[in-house]
Order: sequence, then structure tokens, then C-alpha cells
Amino acid sequence: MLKEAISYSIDDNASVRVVQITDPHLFADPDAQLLGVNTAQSLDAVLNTINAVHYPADFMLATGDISQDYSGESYHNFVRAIAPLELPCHYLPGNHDDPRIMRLNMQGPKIFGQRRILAGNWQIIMLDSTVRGKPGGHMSDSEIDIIKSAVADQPDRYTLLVMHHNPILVNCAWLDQHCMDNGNDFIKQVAELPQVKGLLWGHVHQKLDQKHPGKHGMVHLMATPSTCIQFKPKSSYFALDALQPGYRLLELKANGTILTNIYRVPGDNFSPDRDASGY
Ligand SMILES: Nc1ncnc2c1ncn2[C@@H]1O[C@@H]2COP(=O)(O)O[C@H]2[C@H]1O
Ligand SMILES: [Fe+2]
Repeated sequence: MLKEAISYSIDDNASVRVVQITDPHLFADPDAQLLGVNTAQSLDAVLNTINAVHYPADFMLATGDISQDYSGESYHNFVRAIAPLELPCHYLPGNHDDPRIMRLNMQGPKIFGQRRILAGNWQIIMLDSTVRGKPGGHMSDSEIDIIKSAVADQPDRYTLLVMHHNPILVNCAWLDQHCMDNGNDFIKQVAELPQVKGLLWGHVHQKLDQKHPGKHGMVHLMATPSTCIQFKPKSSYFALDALQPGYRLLELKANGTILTNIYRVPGDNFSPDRDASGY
């Protein structure tokens, strides 16, 4: 595993620029909807918005729940949808992805499932927080071992840890039951590593930007809106938000700091069924 890293030739004193999209929940059927939103069309709208802002990204991170129906075709639809951006795409599984079907079908010259990305002064580690058959997550000891050996292998690189599930609660009781169930312990362990500068995830279909006091400085904690339906923040029961689909841009600077923000599709073309009680 460790040797399987994808390297980008980016100068050590240059920033690494990343686009993150997450939770597209695609179907084999391009006309299918999730709670009233055509997820293929909302993904296209996000990708068109990313294209329009001409962010000089080096690569894209796709952080899970690529599929909603576990079909191989849904992954082919994803690969086809992102092709016009001509960006390398690194992916990891969410609770709605079957890792085997995902690996088999997320195929293309610029599609990567490798665990490690080396770029500029940074190492990005793609983690699997899924628990087979469950919506909630867990960061296993073997995943934490991957982090520790990757950091030991590249001790002079700043490190961004990327995963699907939220390691901290988002104050939505209905949703927090599906969090990473050992998130506190996970954060405690990785905050001990001076190289770790940020944790990035999806799953909660809403924006979150917090700082966690690590042993060697603040660690960014970042969640990114879905490219389809949005969950209403701080709602104890299942509730959708009228906010539009979104994505995140990150600039991983050569000095280890992270500049980042989330952005949303303009207009209000995507309004979900607000009476929906779940899926
Ligand atoms: N009404 C609900 N109550 C609890 N969980 C739900 C509800 N609706 C959907 N979910 C689950 O919560 C998960 C959160 O986001 P996911 O897209 O991973 O998949 C979702 C479903 O598995
Ligand atoms: Fe999810």
C-alpha cells in the first residue's frame, strides 16, 4: 500500500490547489431523482460552476457516496460527468458505495483510488471510514496504521486526512447517529502528529469549518456540502435545506497553512421535496 502513492510535480514552495466534491448520489438512470433533485443534473451544475471559476486546481477529491443505487453504471456516469474538467480525480468510498463495485467501475486514465497523494510540500491520505452495511462510520486501527506509516514515510510533508464520515458531531441528532463512532479518539490520535494540518470529509451534506487545537498548532476540520440535496444544519430531525448544491476549494500552502471555502451553484434551480422524511 505505502508505495502506491500518486505524485504530482509541484514545486516545494508552491501551493497545492484542490477541488473537493462529495455525495453526488448518482443513479444508473440519468433522470432519477433523490428527494426531488435530479442528482446527475445537480452534479453537472456544480461541475459547470467549478469550470466557470477557472480555479487552477491540480486535482479533484471525490469523498464518497458517489452512487445511490450501487450500480456500476452510476460510477460510469460520474466518470463521464467529470471528464470535461480534465482534472485527475482521487476517490474514496462512502456508506452508499460498495467498495468492490466502486473500484471495478471508477476507471479512467485520470481516476485514482490510491491511498496517498504526494504534491508540493504535502501528503494527502485517502481513508476508508465505511462500515459494511451501515450508514455510520468507524476509523479502524488498520486505517490509523496507514496514516502513521504514511507520515513516518514522509515526515517532512504537511498532511491532509480525507475521509467520508464526520469525526465530530454536527448537532443534528438524526444525522449524528451516523457519524464516525470513534471520531473523538481518532482526532485525539491524529492531532498528536505534527504533520497533520487538516481533516476533510463529506457525508453531512452541509458546510462546516472549525479549528481543533492540536499538539503542534490548530488542525482544520472541514465538511463540504453535497453536490445534490442539502441537510438543514442543527436540526434534531431529518430536514432538507433550500441551500443550493456546493463544492469546496482548498489551497494547501507551502508553509502548511490551508486556505479554503465552500461555494454553491448560483440561482435556485435545485429545490428538494421539503416534506421528505428521509431516504
Ligand atoms: N429520516 C432519517 N433518519 C435517520 N437516518 C436517515 C434518514 N434518512 C436518511 N438517513 C440516513 O442518514 C444518512 C446520512 O447521509 P447518507 O447520504 O450517508 O445516507 C443517509 C441515510 O442512510
Ligand atoms: Fe454518506
